[in-house]
Amino acid sequence: MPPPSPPQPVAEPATAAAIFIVGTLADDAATHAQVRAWCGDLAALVRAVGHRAPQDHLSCVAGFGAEAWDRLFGAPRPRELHPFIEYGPPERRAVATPGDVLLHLRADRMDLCFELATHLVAALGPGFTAVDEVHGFRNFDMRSMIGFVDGTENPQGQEAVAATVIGAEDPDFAGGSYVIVQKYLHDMQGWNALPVEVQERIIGRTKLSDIELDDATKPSWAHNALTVIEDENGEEIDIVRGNMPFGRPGMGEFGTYFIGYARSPRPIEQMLENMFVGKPAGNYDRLLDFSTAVTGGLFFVPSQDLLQALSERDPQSEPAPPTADGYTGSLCIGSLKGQTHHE
Ligand code: HEM
Repeated sequence: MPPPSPPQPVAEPATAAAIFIVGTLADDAATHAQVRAWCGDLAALVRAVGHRAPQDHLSCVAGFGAEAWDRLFGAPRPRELHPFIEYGPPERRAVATPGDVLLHLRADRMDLCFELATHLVAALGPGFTAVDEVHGFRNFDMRSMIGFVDGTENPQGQEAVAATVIGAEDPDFAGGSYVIVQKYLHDMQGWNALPVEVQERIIGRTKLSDIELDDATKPSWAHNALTVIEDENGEEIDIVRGNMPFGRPGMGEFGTYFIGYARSPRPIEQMLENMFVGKPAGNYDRLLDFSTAVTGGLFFVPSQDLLQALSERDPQSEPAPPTADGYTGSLCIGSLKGQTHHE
C-alpha cells in the first residue's frame, strides 16, 4: 500500500490573517493549460514566500468548483463534487454565486498572505478573474464580528484530520477535502440593539465567558443547536471552520467570512439547511435576521499529490465516460504517484 497522500493544509489552527479569493476561469484551452500548470507550481510558490518567515505559518489551500473540475481535469470527478446548493426562502437565502477556483491563504502576518496572493493570481494568468476577495483579521479573544468567541468547538489535531480528509470512501480522491464558503454581511446596529441575553440565546453560548448554555436555557433555534448534527449512530459529525471577521467600519461594512472544511459536503449542507430553512422548517437560525449571505460556493480540495498529478493531466486524451449517477473511471494517477516527494 502506498502511503496516504498528504492533504493540503485544511485543518490548520487559526492564524492572525487570511485572504480568501474566489475567481472564475475563461473557458479556453490556453487558460485550462495554464491553470493545470499552476497546480504544479503552487507548492513552490508557497515555499518561496513562506520560507523567509517560518514562524508566521504561511499556508495556502486551493479548491476547484464542479464545473471548473470538468473543464480542467475531466473525469473522474470527486464523488460528491457538485455546484453549491441554495437553501432557504427568498428573504433568508443561502445564495450560490459563481466560482471556479478558491484560494484560502493564511498566515500570522497579512503581508505574507498579500505577497503570496500576488504571485498566485499572476501565475493563474489572464484567464482568471477574481469575483470576490476578502481580507480577514483575527479579532481579539478570537471573537467573531458579532462579538462572540468563534471556533471554540472546532475539532483539533487528529480529530480535525478525521473530520476533513477523505479516506477509503473515495479512493481516487483520498487525502482531499470539500470546502464551503459564504461571505456574510451583518446588520450590526440591529444586532447591537439586542440585549446580550437575547444574543446569547441566538448563539447558544455566553458572550463574555464563551460557556455553552445548558439545555434548559438553549432554544431549539440556537446557532449551536442547529449546527450540531449527528450520524445514524448518534455520533456528532464534525467540520473544521476557519471563519474570519472582515470589514470597513468607515463604509459601514461588517462581515464574517464563513469557511467550512469536511470530508463530505453533506454535513455542511445539513447545517445550512437547518440554519436557513429551519429544523423543523421555520425554526431557523435567528443569526440570519442580522446576517445576509452574499456569496456561496462549494469546492473540492485535492490532496497534495493529486494537485501535482493534475498539473500533468490532459482531459482531451482521457475521454470522459459520464454515467447516470456521475462519473466513473480511473484517475490514472497510478503512474504519477511515483513522482510524489514522500515516496
Ligand atoms: C454569520 C456567520 C456565522 C457566525 C458569525 C458564526 C459564529 C459562531 C459562533 C460564535 C459559534 C460558537 C463558538 C464555536 O464553537 O465556534 C459557532 C459555532 C458553530 N458554527 Fe457558526 N457562525 C456562522 C455561520 C456558520 C455556518 C454557515 C455554519 C455551517 C454551515 C456554522 C457552523 C457552526 C458549527 C458546527 C459550530 C459549532 C457548534 C458546536 O459544536 O457547539 N456556522 N458559530
